[in-house]
Amino acid sequence: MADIAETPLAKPAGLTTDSAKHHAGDREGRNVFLLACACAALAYGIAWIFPDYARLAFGIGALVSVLPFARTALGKARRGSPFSIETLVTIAVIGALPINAGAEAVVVVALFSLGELLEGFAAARARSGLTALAELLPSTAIIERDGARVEVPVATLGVGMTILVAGGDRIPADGTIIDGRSEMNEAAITGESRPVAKGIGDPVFAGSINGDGNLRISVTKDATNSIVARIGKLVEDAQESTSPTARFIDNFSAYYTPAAILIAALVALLPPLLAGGDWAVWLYRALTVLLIACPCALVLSTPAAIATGIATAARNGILIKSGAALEALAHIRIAAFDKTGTITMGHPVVTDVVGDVLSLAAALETGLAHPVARAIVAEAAKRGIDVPAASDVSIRQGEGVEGMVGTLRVELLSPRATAALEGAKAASIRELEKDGKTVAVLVVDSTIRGFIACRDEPRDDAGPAIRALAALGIRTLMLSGDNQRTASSVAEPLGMEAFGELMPADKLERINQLKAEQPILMVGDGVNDAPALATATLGLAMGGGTDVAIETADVGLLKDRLTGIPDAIRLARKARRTILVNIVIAIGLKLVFLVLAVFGITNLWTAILADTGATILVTINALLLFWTFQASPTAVQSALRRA
Ligand SMILES: Nc1ncnc2c1ncn2[C@@H]1O[C@H](COP(=O)(O)OP(=O)(O)OP(=O)(O)O)[C@@H](O)[C@H]1O
Ligand SMILES: [Zn+2]
Repeated sequence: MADIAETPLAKPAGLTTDSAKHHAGDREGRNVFLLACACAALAYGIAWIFPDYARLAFGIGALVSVLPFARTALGKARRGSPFSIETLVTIAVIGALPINAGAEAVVVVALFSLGELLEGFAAARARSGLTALAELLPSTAIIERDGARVEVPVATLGVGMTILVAGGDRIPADGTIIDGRSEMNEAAITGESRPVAKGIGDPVFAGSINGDGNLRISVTKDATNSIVARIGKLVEDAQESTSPTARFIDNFSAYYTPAAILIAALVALLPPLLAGGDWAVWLYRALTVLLIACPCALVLSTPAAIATGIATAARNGILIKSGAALEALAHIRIAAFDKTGTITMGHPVVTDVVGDVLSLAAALETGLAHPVARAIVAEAAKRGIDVPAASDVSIRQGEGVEGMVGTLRVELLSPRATAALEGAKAASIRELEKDGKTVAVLVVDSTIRGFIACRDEPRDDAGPAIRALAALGIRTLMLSGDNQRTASSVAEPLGMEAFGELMPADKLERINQLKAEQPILMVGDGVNDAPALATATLGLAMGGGTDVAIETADVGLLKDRLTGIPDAIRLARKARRTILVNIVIAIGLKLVFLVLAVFGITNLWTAILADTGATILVTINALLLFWTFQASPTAVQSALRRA
């Protein structure tokens, strides 16, 4: 760990401090445990050799070993939580002395500190899904200075510096390749281990593994802003965020613990006062009740599952931004998708040109970002057509473009927006649209000159993803600005409903309508559909490790693969089941032992074992999520499986 201390910025800052914190906690927990064991051993030894001093030895042993917990209890009480488990243990140990239960008290403290130690270890495990990610980052980079190669700490790298990465090494910083080509394993960021080919001009990300090529890279982000560092920070914040269930349980514990103390007091007082019970017997039972009453398993039940769920998701390339988003994801009943770039590739290709329209159309579309515009400009270039310059070009939102080419007034519009479109032309356009093509009609000085059709193919993974969502009982639908016929012919073969001809405001209205019925997830590329993502119950941005997937939306997919959506929902549902099971374990075990304690069947040892046991059980149950979750196979994997 020494190298972290020397170059604190070399690794994602949050992760470093977090693991450092846990290590300090581990060490302290271990010391407290060793002290408790030593006290117990000494007390039992003295009691065995000098039976007359047994009571004194156990009493002193118990008091000394409980001291660290008493101190913690005091600290917590000062910070406003007087009913901590440490308080309960301290009261129980002190209370045990007058009733001659010191021998048990020393063992209780030893068991309790062992439990704390194990629990700290398990909790760290649950959170550390991503520390592995931090360890992937090299702490130094090679730069060229005055013609010589110099090794410098990654923290000192700045934007614009040039670094050299040899074949097989890890990339130390986000940047752009300026020389060389190679294959990149980006599993650290996207969870996808299939290598990606990269050449000059392509972006590379810190933490990925360089293939065979030697690369010269221009740094584009300093260490703290690299994608991997920001993912680490987001995941950590998400793990610490509360969810509705966690909040409910916190509120519940605020009443539960004082109530438990009250019950313990009644157990100690009422039977002796009202029924002439033995004071020592009932005080002992009350102390047992007190230990059993500790709510720590319950308090941990939800956060442990959420932290594990979020870490598991991150390992599979799914970035879930908060505990609340994880819980909401489990309740989603409808998934709505944007069409272009989400269900389709986002790169339409011209398929039909009717009439001499390409050069005028390309004139209007030159420089526009709309996928249809790019398709038309690319087609004109491919055919070597001269494209004249256009002036006064303006976009007609959701309809097309218009402008002047020379002295001609030219419009390029969707059929729906085109006036006086009828007869044979209208019929052949309808046919093209039924093939899933988008048609743009060229109008010159109010006369229809002809039209261009282009087609945007569905992504390979759209079919598997939609089928997987249907299998989860989720209604899928596509929202599109395109013609209804075009939208339907893309969506229906995939098994989705299609809503076409939606202007941006219509999309929001439709989402609001659907949201009123059932929780809805909106899936988009995050670029021009941010309002839709924000309007839905939950927004999910595709984006494959880009800033967009990381910054926008409640959930981001780092792997640009639609099957990540059913994976995310499956994981969220599993996490919710884990939470429920944890709550049942935590409350169930306590109830059983509470009854046993009142009837005097358990003792202080089993009480503390039950408490620590429940805490460890909940944590292990949460970790099962991490160990057992399987993301859906990649296209390559399923092809291999079929073969
Ligand atoms: N630059 C353009 N050139 C030609 N047609 C266009 C242009 N811009 C918009 N259109 C037409 O208007 C329709 C709606 O456009 P809009 O941008 O609102 O939706 P979209 O983003 O293409 O569709 P989706 O919602 O499916 O992604 C398009 O389907 C197309 O027919
Ligand atoms: Zn406890």
